Amino acid sequence: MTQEAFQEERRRLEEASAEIKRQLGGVQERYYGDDFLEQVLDARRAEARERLQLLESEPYFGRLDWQESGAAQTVPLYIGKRGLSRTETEEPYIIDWRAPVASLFYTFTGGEARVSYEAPEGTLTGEVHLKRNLLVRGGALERVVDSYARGGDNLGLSDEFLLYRLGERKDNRLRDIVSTIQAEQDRIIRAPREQALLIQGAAGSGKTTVALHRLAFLLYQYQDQIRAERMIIFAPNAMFLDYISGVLPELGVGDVRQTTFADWALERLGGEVRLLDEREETRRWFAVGADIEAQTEPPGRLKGALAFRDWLDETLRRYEADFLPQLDWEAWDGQVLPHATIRAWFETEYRNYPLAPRKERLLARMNRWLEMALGEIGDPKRRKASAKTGRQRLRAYGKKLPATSAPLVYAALLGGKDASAADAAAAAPLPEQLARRTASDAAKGRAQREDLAALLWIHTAYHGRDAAARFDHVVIDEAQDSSPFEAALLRGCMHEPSFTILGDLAQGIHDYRGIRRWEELGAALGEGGQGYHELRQSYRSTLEIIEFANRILPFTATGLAPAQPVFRSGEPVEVRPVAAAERAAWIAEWLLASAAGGMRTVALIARTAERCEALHRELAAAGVETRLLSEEQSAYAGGVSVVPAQLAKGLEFDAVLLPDADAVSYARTPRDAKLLYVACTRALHRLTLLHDGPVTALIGGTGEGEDAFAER
Ligand SMILES: Nc1ncnc2c1ncn2[C@@H]1O[C@H](COP(=O)(O)OP(=O)(O)OP(=O)(O)O)[C@@H](O)[C@H]1O
Repeated sequence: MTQEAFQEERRRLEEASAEIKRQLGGVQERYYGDDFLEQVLDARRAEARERLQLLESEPYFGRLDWQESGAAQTVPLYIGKRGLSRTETEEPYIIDWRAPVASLFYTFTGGEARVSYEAPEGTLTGEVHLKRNLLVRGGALERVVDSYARGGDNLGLSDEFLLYRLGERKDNRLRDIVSTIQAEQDRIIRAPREQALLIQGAAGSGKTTVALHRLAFLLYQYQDQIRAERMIIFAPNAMFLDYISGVLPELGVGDVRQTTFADWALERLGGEVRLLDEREETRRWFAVGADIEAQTEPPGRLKGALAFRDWLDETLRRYEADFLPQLDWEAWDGQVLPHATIRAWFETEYRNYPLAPRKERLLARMNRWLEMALGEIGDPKRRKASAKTGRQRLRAYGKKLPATSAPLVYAALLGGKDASAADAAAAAPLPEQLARRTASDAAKGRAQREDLAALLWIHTAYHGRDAAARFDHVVIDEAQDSSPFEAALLRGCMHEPSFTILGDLAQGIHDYRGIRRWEELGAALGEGGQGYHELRQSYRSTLEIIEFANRILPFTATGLAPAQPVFRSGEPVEVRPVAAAERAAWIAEWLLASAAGGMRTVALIARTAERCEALHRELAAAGVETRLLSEEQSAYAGGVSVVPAQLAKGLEFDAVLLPDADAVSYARTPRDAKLLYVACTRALHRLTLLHDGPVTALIGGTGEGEDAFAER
């Protein structure tokens, strides 16, 4: 980078800072009164203040010199996280990264003579003369990197800035990537809204990051059609949610709900259902040597299948058809409301209501009929006696009607005692014992996580949909853990399919309830546009770590292609035999060396929660302080963590050590391969594996490139 270019950018930055300061001065006024119009203006000023303050410390990150076809002039476009226009002329001064023209900054790779982008007025074509990355921090220019200069030597320049960003040490939060979004990521971020986008992405390919940027883009692009409050992100657990929580506010997006499917579903069920403690179950699934591969369709897969939903639909229809007792209702002797009338009210008049309000309306109507009949009795004594009997009998009639609360209906469908319900239960696509256990839990208002889709399906069918279950756009992250039934349920929460669904089958460690092929989710989303993308480039880890993890991939039996590293070379992966007795001392030293090497976030990732607890104790006894992460954790604080592989999924750390990479802890099975793959791909810069006894066969790879790691 020439000194001249740096000086030029410094001058431009001074000018930009002055402009921002000037505009900030104009929005300082605050209003605390009751006038509505003034309040609206005050809110606008607050919004502008927030935007300008952000721009003050980092006004832009890129410059693109653009000459539109037919135009005499080349215009330097400065691209930032927020847009800014000059107050007087309203001409754009800083371009929002989501604006159509900014897409050139991400898609232009240097080779093309003429390029084009889609603007609201149509396709615009032209030439790029310069593409420049600028790093401004705290208002000061730190770095200027040209990734393309027309007529210059552009070999290898495009990655320099990306590599610089990737090489930085991380703290405990996921960050935005607006300055280095890659072309394949940009295509997903800017893909049209009305479709279900399914994205299979290698570990570290930026899936979570891309999904969050896509939300910010959609809100900008379709601001008149969609609202942040009607967008939702589903992610696997509270700690992960905490980890990603900073990105959207950084991108200027508030009010998008980020939650787990379980929390959202339980809230919709309004306290009717309590979740059974899953810890025991989880421990069983992840126990060393657990033979889940043999069990082809575990309960979670059966209850998450579309076949189960279809059976529920069929059975719900029957439940509803048999809802009314086949009897006339006699309020008191001789005062009969014929069954045909009751039926007509229920099936014709109130037909447009879901079952629960329909039941309420029917009983209210019968009550009105009763009051009218009472009004016709002249003798007060007889009227009083009839009223008593009639009201009692109406209460009894109401009690005879079947339940409409989701868990009770679920229990009745799965464990029905009368003949037709028993037939239906027998036809359920669940083994009898499982159906009976589920029914008995549901009758007590208890459920497993895998029952939530069915419960919410019933709840929606019989109670209708509340406003918090209507969406303009849904993101499902780590979607390999979701079931087709869950996806179908969410599809029902919007008019047009508008999904961003991301995951990695190679990390499908919950495949006892999640999907095993993307087609399973595709089928659940039904008609309407669908797009499928694969992201293979991986940005998180060094070349050495990615190549090492790629050796595990074939053992996951997913048939996925290896991840492609960005050429960011670091230290070799270390695989080392260490006897149990020496482990704590060895790890203590490794931790010191990692801290000295500038690793800010460090994780010791063990196979199971029990192993983590034991390691945590072992290290504490040796005077080494670590933070034990468990299922209950809702915040990820950084520092040195001890974490089971299944909880580390989605997170990343500067340095990772696996204390138990032996052949027993990770056997040669797809499930163990997925766990090991998840654990290894969490590391950005340093990966170390310890084993006591023979090392796991899963890192043997395919026989090629055996020396890709250093066995010491
Ligand atoms: N274009 C990019 N520029 C800079 N950093 C990037 C880019 N894309 C991804 N990253 C970084 O790569 C890391 C991985 O991103 P992210 O966690 O979104 O990936 P993922 O595909 O969801 O990973 P996993 O499936 O392993 O959880 C993050 O540190 C992210 O900031």
